[in-house]
Amino acid sequence: MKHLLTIAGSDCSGGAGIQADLKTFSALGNYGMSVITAITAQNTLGVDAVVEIDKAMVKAQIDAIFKDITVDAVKVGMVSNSEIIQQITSSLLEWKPPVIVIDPVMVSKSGHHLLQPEAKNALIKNLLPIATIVTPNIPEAEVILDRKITTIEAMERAAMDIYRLGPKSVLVKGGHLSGDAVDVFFDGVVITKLSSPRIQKKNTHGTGCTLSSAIASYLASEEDIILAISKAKEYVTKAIDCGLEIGKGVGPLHHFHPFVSIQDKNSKA
Ligand SMILES: Nc1ncnc2c1ncn2[C@@H]1O[C@H](COP(=O)(O)OP(=O)(O)OP(=O)(O)O)[C@@H](O)[C@H]1O
Ligand SMILES: Cc1ncc(CO)c(N)n1
Repeated sequence: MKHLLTIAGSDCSGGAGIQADLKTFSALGNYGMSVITAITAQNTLGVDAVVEIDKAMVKAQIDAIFKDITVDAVKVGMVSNSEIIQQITSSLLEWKPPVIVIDPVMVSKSGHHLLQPEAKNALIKNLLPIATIVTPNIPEAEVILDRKITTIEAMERAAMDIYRLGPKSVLVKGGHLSGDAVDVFFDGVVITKLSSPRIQKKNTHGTGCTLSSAIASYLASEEDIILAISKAKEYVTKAIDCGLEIGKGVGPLHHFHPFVSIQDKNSKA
């Protein structure tokens, strides 16, 4: 069992953020821990309110964990503002976890800002260079590079250009295009495309959080990064396929234990 830490925002409705991350860690057989950067009041319809946590409290949470417990991998999600970004960066540089997955969360599916627009440069300058892998979706890659991305070829160019900003590797996620769900990975040498059939289901709240947490989980024990991403994509695909009809809007994914078959889960849902 590996020890996984998520540094992210809380989603009280349980579909995204810290809650999705902890569910993913557990489903994949790991011990999950959390550092909360912001509390959001949100549900399947959208985000109603956000309160950011003071950077001193973010530091205190990180220190409390690292001075006591071994951390095998960290996933960073919603970071809200540049003070929190600077704190997370200096804390992770101090404690040096072996794996850092950065999910550069910017805007919720419903269109609410989860990163203050003026914090974009702090994210690029501070957090991207310490990432083992950074996992932008297409709108996030567009903001980072300040240009439109509408094709898989453009995703490939984006992965290469984001790599130049300092992370060890980049996964540009294709959930926002149409056709098969194709993600593009670049490790500084080779482009690898990971494709899965697009599942025509509406309950996809938390896909990005789930994928990055699953990547962190697999990277904690798997050295082959492409294998880790492939397994994580397989996990998120199954979790979308089992998405739950909870709430009045875009429902959450279902985090199943890998030893329980999807059919069993569907019959229980
Ligand atoms: N309908 C779908 N069917 C299959 N795979 C999907 C679908 N939608 C997204 N994915 C996959 O889910 C993963 C997350 O990608 P996505 O682009 O949705 O992330 P995201 O936009 O960051 O998520 P979020 O909206 O939760 O922030 C990727 O591997 C993507 O290919
Ligand atoms: C707290 C939180 N993190 C990430 C997302 C993903 O968009 C969300 N909706 N809420």
